[in-house]
Amino acid sequence: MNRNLRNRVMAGLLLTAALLLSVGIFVIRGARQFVSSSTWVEHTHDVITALEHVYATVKDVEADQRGFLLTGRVELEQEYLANLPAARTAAANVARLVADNPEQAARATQLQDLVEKRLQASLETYTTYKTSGFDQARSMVAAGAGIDLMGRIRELHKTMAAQERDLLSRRVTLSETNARTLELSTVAGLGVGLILFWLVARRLLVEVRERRRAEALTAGANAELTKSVHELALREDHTRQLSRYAGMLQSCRSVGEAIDVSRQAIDRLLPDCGSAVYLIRASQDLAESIGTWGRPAASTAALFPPQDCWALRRGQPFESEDVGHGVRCAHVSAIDDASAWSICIPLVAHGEILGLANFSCGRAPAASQRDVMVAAVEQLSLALSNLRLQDSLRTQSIRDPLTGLYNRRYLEESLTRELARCDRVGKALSVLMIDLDHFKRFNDTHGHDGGDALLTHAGRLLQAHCRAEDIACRYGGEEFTMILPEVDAERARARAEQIRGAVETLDVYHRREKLGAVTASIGVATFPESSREAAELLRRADAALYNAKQQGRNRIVSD
Ligand SMILES: Nc1nc2c(ncn2[C@@H]2O[C@H](COP(=O)(O)OP(=O)(O)OP(=O)(O)O)[C@@H](O)[C@H]2O)c(=O)[nH]1
Repeated sequence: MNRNLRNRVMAGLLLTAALLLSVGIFVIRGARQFVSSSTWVEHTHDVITALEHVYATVKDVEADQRGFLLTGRVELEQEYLANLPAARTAAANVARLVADNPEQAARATQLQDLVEKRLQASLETYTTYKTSGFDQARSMVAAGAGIDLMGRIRELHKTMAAQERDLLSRRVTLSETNARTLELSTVAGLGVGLILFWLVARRLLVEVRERRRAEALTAGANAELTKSVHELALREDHTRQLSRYAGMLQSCRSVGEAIDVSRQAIDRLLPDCGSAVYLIRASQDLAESIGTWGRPAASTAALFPPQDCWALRRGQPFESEDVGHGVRCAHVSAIDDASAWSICIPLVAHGEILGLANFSCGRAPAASQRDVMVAAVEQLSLALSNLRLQDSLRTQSIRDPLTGLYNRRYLEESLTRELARCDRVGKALSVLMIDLDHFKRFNDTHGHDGGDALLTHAGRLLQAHCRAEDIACRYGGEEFTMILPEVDAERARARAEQIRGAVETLDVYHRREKLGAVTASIGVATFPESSREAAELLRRADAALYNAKQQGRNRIVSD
């Protein structure tokens, strides 16, 4: 709760408390006033009753006396004598009750006086009756002194009673007014108090609601933050793994190695997805799978024309939200009609599309995982491109560009290696030194290009006559060498004969003009008979070739 609001709530509570306190005090005071006014009303009633009692008692005294005088009954006499002090007491009681009211007090004194006089007059009559008899007593009554006194008592009684009734009326009104005021102020005070309390409570409820909302927002923000931190940690881990992957890829020496490294790295980075990597063949007609791993949620063909893939067609990633029902590449299909997410990402390096990578998962992965896919494919593209470049450079360094055969440097490296291997396994190795006969004439007749065309055809012919383990090389100019591992002298001569015969049948055209008949002379040397040394073996084969030339060409001479 902020400070301002806390102050306002405190002020509201204090005000409510003060108001309720005031209402309480007011109610107590009002109640006291009400009790007081009620007491006064009661008092007035008492006064009126006492006045009535005085008048009634005096009347009783008068009646009893008259009854006694007329009948002489003893019980009336006793009643009369008993009522005399009662009348005095009643008059004294009135005087006591109205002592607080000077006006009425004066009247009460007067009333007491009159009562006393009336009682004295009555007693005189009684005494006369007792001493002088009825007639004397009757004469005294007839004189009218008692009647006169009684009239004055009645008048005074009336005045006092009227005064008391007036007081009673005013006191009742005051009491009612007090009661109403008390009621109204209690209701108003409680009402205002309740309103104030409601306002404060409402403000507090709003504050509690706002606090709860703020807490919920804070909790949400915390959850977001935790998620972000988690994602950040995940991304960091991905970056670290990708960096390690990139480093490993750079050290790969073959596509196979690169695929093995990718299998390990991508399996760890994308444990819930399946992956497949394709390379487009040199002929550009087919994309061929070179590695699959993980747990694919969709199947993808091992071999397919590049146009079957949207990513290859468009040169950018293509995503299929639902392989079973949405738009998808033709080479991707659902497994058992299960829904699956799939993406094809082209392997692009230096502006060239090398192939593609396909990833499939049960459901669309998080953005961070897609980033991993794209980054991994980028690294793999670069690695494959570098390997291809290395391969091309290596090929250039060991191949003769005109004939496509291995060059002399590669020949010398290979011969040494193959000789050692054949020596190890106790096998023979033969070398054929092949030279086209009168090659100069082709150059002279058809130009250097014509000579080149013939060299190219000769190269293809030799390549066609190679087994997997044979190595065909251009030794220099129009001279070729074939290394035949595990081939003895006799079989080498037979192979040489095949080649010589094939050269004879060569039909080479240059600029639509047929080149003349082509023949070749071949010298054969065999390990270990001719030599155990590579250089010596070559020299012996070359010497045999020289002999073949000397003997008339288009023939074979073995060392
Ligand atoms: N077109 C072309 N000619 C080449 C190439 N290298 C060497 N030559 C030529 O090949 C010819 C070799 O001629 P020679 O050594 O006299 O041998 P030849 O004419 O084949 O005669 P013999 O070997 O004795 O049968 C030369 O004229 C070279 O200029 C090449 O790469 N292309």
